[in-house]
Parts: sequence; structure tokens; C-alpha cells
Amino acid sequence: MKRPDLDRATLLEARGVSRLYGPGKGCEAIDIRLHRGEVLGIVGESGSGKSTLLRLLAGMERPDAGQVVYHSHEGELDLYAIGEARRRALLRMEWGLVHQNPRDGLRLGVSAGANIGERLMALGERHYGQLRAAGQDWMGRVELDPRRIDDAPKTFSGGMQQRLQIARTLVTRPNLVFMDEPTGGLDVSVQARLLDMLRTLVRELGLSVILVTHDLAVARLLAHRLMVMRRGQVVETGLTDQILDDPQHAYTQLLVSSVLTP
Ligand SMILES: Nc1ncnc2c1ncn2[C@@H]1O[C@H](COP(=O)(O)OP(=O)(O)OP(=O)(O)O)[C@@H](O)[C@H]1O
Repeated sequence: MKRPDLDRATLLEARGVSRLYGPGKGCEAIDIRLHRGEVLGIVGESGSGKSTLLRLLAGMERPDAGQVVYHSHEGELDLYAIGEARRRALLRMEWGLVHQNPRDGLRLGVSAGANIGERLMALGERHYGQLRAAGQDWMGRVELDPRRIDDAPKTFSGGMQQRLQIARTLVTRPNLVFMDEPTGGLDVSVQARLLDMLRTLVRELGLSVILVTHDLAVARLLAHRLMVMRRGQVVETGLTDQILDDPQHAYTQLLVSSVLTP
């Protein structure tokens, strides 16, 4: 995806963040800079530390060392210096998180419309008609039948649940979105359609995204820039096309060739 160069302000930064569970397990001395309107893909094989890094960046796990800095409209916020309540509020009000498993991001027993409306209510929207209209609008945007607004997500297929989770996350227009393997665990054909939809939404809304994936095809389609991780460290970083078409590091070459060679 072509990178928007209009607004290059930094949104999120990691400065030397580490969280090690054992040698090479977790992540070590990671520096990141995410610009507004940019999708940064974190790729690497299973166990390379991608999810650990995502948890540190999203305020879910405190690093052993280093800082995560969010450039909010109020100025720079050091994520782990601001206190638990404020951090949680950020995730609820300004950020969004798409889990690999939609069951981790949805309330399965309440209606689809309530799942979408809930995050809007957290922002202060109380008008029933508007909550319902937003629910229908967003179901349409993620290509779910708006007539199913009163159905519980437990009656939806896995792919539909993932669409609903995306609607629930994006309805509040978050400044920053974290996605952990958003198309993982789905059938290939379902994945392809979902990916297409995500790509459209990312472009239309100009989303700023940290995307974790082991799937280089997903990274190619969604990410402007990539960071390749191996054993808790970053081995290579650069524009997506550059990394995938002309990988410099031996590990990235292996990763790319193992996917692209039939
Ligand atoms: N809470 C934890 N306690 C102990 N070890 C952990 C913990 N979380 C992760 N690890 C270990 O850290 C390493 C990195 O795990 P992580 O889940 O970040 O990798 P990943 O690249 O996201 O892999 P996957 O794609 O399989 O989720 C693994 O060896 C894992 O076993």
C-alpha cells in the first residue's frame, strides 16, 4: 500500500523497550516510531516476540526497560508513567484493539448492535436512535447484514464475528489501532475478503495501525512499513516493498523465500 506522506507527525514511539521471559524470548531493546496515518507491520515467525511487543505498545504489559510514548493531542504521554486508570481510559477512548480471536474482543451474548454501541456509549453517546443508526451503518461498512443488528454474535460465523469486532473497534474512530493477526484462524477465502475490506477501511479512514502478523501476504497488502523480528530483536526494518522484494538480512531472505517459493 502506498504510504501517505501528507502528515508525518509521530504518533507512537518505543524507546529501547524490553521484556524478556528468557534468553531470546520476549523482546529486547526495541525502537519504534509510528507516524500518523501509517500502518506498521511487525512480522516474524512464531515465538519471535511480536505479540509481546504489541502488549507493551498497547499498554497491556509493562516493559522491564524502556519507554512507550504516545503523542496525544495533549502532548507526549509516557504510557507506563501515567498510571493504570489513565492507560485503560486511553485504550477505551482513543485506541482500538483487534484481537486475533474475535471472542476476546466481543461480548458474545449481547446483540451485534450493542457490541458496536458500547464503545460509543463509553465516549458519552446516549441517544438510542443514534447508537442504533451507528450500529446499522457500521454493520453495512463491514459487509454484515444490518438486519441482523439484534442477533447475538454467537450466532455468527468466525469471519462475521471478526467483521463485527472490527466494526466495534472502529466505530469510535480511534487515533491508533492495534491488530494482532486480524485474519488468523479463518479459512483462506474468508481471509481474502476480510483483508480486502480491512484495506479499504484503513485507506478510507486514514488509520494509524500497529499490525502484528506472521503472514507476509497480509503484511504486503496492509502495511506501509515493516519491522522484522527474530528471537526478540528487530533484524530489519524498511518500506514493505523494499523488505519483501529485496530483503537484506539473511533471516528476512529465508522468511520471504519460504513463503514465496512454491
Ligand atoms: N507471559 C509469558 N511468560 C513466559 N514466556 C512468555 C510469555 N509470553 C510470551 N512468552 C515467550 O516469549 C516468546 C515470544 O512470544 P510471543 O507470543 O511474543 O511471540 P510471537 O512472535 O507473537 O509468536 P506467535 O505468533 O506464536 O504468538 C515465546 O518463546 C513465548 O513462549
